[in-house]
Amino acid sequence: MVRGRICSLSVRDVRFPTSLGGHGSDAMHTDPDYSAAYVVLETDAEDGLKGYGITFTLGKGTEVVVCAVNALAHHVLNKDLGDIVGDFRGFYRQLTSDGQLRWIGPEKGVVHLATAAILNAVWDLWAKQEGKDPRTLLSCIDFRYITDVLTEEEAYEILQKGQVGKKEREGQMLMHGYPAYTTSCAWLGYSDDTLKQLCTEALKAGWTRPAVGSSLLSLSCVNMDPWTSEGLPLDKWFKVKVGADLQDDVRRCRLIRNMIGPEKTLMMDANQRWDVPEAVKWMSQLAEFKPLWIEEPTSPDDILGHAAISKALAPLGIGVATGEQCHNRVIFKQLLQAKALQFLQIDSCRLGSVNENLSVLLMAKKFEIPVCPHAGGVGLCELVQHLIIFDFISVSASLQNRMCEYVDHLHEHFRYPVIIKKASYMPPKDAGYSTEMKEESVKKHQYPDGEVWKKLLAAQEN
Ligand SMILES: C[C@H](O)[C@@H](O)CC(=O)C(=O)O
Ligand SMILES: [Mg+2]
Repeated sequence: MVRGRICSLSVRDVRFPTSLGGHGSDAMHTDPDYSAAYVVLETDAEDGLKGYGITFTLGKGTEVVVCAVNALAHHVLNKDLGDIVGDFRGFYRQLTSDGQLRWIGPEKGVVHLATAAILNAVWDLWAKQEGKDPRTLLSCIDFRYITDVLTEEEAYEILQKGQVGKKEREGQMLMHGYPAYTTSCAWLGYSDDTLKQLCTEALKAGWTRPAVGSSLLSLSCVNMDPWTSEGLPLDKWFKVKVGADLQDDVRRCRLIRNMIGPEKTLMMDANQRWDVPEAVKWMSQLAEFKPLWIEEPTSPDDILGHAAISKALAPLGIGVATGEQCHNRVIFKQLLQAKALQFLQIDSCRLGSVNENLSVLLMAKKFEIPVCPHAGGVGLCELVQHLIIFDFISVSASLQNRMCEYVDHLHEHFRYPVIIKKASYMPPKDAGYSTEMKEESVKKHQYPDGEVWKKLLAAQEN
């Protein structure tokens, strides 16, 4: 039973000074402070349950997202949760189609990040109250703009097919978890020594995954089982940041490749640094290190550019991955239609929450493109684990060429942090969307008045 009327929405600007250690840095975002606009919804129900939602930001500008959340708040306040989720598609559309606010979107940029934060909080609250069946899930999706590739009936058929073997897959997840890869060793701002040290530690800690070969062609015909009969993963997967300086990239990729060995899987991430011809040329020079994919080689808006890069790099066995800055389901639709990506990276805080991510998971299934979510940021691992485990159990029913990103930062600030075992995400056991932060962490890191920022800002002034 869904209960309660939303009687309060608060939003706070929470920032972690990760730039001080170079954590999270890449060729375009050289000094990110992993941050979040953090929304808390309260209801008048006696259960006292609250909904927590975040959207991820890099520091400056979080105050703008906070403003956008406040601008959208009137759509949520004084609404019955039952009315919201009873017509979730309509409610999603109400937020994304606000007659005035949509002018500063629509369904993209700050206003869409704010939508994600609010809706993530709604999902957290709803998930704590009750379970969902396929028809209910579909009723949350706004199919507007995507019915040319996926209708509600087709989506229903996918979910119905996903019922077959669901129990076994649930068991598999509970036993082994969902395969993960790590980006934490090789942020661009790390020195070679740090990179070596973190890579050594990660190898020791068992960041292991099955060998899948180094070429896309071989990938597409290998039906791999990611674990040995003892339930141990087999291969090692690492992602390295590239794109700022070719000679640096060659040196760093050589270093990592030598450490992980020739058979293991390496991914590269350029974070939109290049023009299309530059991407092809640069990656041709890094091809000797056998990357499985190049991530965000160019502007996230350039669908045909991604298609051209995909075509040019296919003979080198390098795929294209993208999605972490993909505005919405429409761009994903076109990336899929244009064969512009071989690995699709959903992001739980950039798209319009679970509602829009569901539509993208279903489109990816239709196009048979593996989903490998983005999770480099604060709280993204906590959220996206729910989406990708759902994808495996109910949509894709496959682990082939799939893994979910993991970064080893800031989990200690969450009340229900992810649990990683043997390089796999173990299914979350607590009800909700794992979005609640520890109140003491929020207070300390609130910008600019939290203890951490007071000290840092005072030091900057001196
Ligand atoms: C700025 C972020 O850390 C970004 O580099 C994350 C990313 O691209 C990834 O995790 O992938
Ligand atoms: Mg990336």
